[in-house]
Amino acid sequence: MPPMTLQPLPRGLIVSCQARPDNPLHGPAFMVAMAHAAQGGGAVAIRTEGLADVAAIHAALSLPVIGLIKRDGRADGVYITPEVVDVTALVSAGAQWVALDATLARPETELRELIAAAHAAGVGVLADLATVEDAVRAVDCGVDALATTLHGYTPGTRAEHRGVPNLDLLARLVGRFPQLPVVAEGRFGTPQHVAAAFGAGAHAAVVGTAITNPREITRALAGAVPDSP
Ligand SMILES: CC(=O)N[C@H](C=O)[C@@H](O)[C@H](O)[C@H](O)COP(=O)(O)O
Repeated sequence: MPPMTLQPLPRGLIVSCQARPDNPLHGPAFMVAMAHAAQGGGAVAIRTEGLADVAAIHAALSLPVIGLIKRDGRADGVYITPEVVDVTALVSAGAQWVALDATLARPETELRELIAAAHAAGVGVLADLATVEDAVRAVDCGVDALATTLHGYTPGTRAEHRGVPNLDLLARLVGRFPQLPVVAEGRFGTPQHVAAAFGAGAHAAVVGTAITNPREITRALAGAVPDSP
């Protein structure tokens, strides 16, 4: 069972401030600035990746931080907060919640260990999911909130990636698990998307690329420029 001291997951817009090493905005200085901008715009929490960015944003802002660590290279394809040591390190860095891959790709015993480690450290687990079946097991294992993050990014759902939010999955999670906060995440990029998420019963919506990734925003806009005749 989660401890009584678990921080509630804030209700509202959560901004994902993440930049991989190949991104010109990689590093805590840029991510703290992004987080400040997000706070100024009304974000209720920040989702961020890596110990340096978690620690810097936690130190600079009053908003709660949902932390994760991305590490590639596992045979099962699990890359969002793969190991128990990642959970404990994120908590030490200041994360109030940890986000982790809770899809069926991850072995159940491992998922249970990660959840136990988070709860022992007093933080909640946001389960990044791709399907309702993922969620059924994740809830049975004791996660504290559900997110649609990984729909379109797993082998079983990659073919369903449409470049738009999956409101159907969101609504099905809300209907099936009324006892848990359900977070809309993944390709929510306009006010209309966010309104639709809350219309479908979301507790919170996480927006990343559309706010904090100028290279991708530029790519999309540049792609709309017609070729010269
Ligand atoms: C699939 C995956 O690895 N998602 C990551 C999860 O932390 C991030 O790269 C996304 O930016 C985040 O989920 C927000 O989504 P979007 O950037 O579409 O608003």
